[in-house]
Amino acid sequence: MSQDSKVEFLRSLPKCEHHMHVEGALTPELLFTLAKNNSVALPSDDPAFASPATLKDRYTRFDCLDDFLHYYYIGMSVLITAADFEALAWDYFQHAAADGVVHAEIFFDPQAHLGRGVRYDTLLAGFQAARRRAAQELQLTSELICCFLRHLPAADCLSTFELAEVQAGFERGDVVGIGLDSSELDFPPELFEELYRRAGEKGLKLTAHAGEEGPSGYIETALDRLGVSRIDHGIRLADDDALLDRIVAQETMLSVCPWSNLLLRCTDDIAKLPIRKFLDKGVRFSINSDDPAYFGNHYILDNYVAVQDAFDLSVEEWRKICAAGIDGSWCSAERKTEMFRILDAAIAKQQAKQ
Ligand SMILES: Nc1ncnc2[nH]cnc12
Ligand SMILES: [Zn+2]
Repeated sequence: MSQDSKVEFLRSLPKCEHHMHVEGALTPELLFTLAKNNSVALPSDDPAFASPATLKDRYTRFDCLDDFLHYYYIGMSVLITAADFEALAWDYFQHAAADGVVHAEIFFDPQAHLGRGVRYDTLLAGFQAARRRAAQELQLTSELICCFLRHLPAADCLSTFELAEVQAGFERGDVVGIGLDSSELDFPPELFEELYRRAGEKGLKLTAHAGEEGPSGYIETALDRLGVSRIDHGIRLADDDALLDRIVAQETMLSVCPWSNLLLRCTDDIAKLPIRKFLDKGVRFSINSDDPAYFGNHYILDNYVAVQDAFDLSVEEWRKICAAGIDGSWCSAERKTEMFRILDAAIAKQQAKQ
């Protein structure tokens, strides 16, 4: 297959994105524009903030998750109004639609905004406007996943959960589930048991980052103590065959992010990620962009292409990956049926060419 026809085939696949932090879609250009519009001062003691170009250059040299998170939290400090959040999400949805995304479940980090005086209902209003527009103009359906920052005390996460409930009740259905992100290593899942119990009681879906930099044991405790039905990243699952068998039996889906893993030094080569092992053993996973504006502007299609370049997958294997993504999505059965129809048409078209 030529490079062009490979990209064309991968673009044609109906993709579900399950792991994309909307604040991670903030490009250096939009960051500088919003900083100016909102009179937000950027750090003057860090030469990376001299211009969008110097910032972009700094983003190529992250040495670990925490190094990235430092820039990620400074970056999002320019987001103030509902229109800012709408512009951010709309920018992502346009990229996603161009890459063949048909359904996106996007993370947002309320604690990082509330601490700066931005109200929860302000950011939600911006996201909802962008979601409506994406559904109407791009035929792209979406859900929101409210993420909690694990480097903050569990009590702060609980009070944020309660505040979100007051400002925009979960029963309204604006938010489909909760997640857990930020620094992983010193913050094991069990610290957040109470938060997950409360969210589960409200009928919210549950997921958590686990096994990105942290050990496979964090994946196990996210399952056992938090009751998650999905694992974000989860690449360290490859270190524990018994746990891997359990994940296969339970049909837990992982949301894998190849370019993120490479640029945050969780692997030194995308070809060393356990994609082949996961496929051969029957682990369900989707392929995602994580924080595309921070990771070389690699949106979801770039991640699909990187996996194809590294593992030379067959058309049938791509069908399996996309089908797992559709099955694992938190959307209606009707929407899944529509997405399977698009998938089958894309696969049949590719098979007819071969
Ligand atoms: N890859 C990642 N891991 C943990 N927290 C994050 N927040 C944004 N991206 C993240
Ligand atoms: Zn993430």
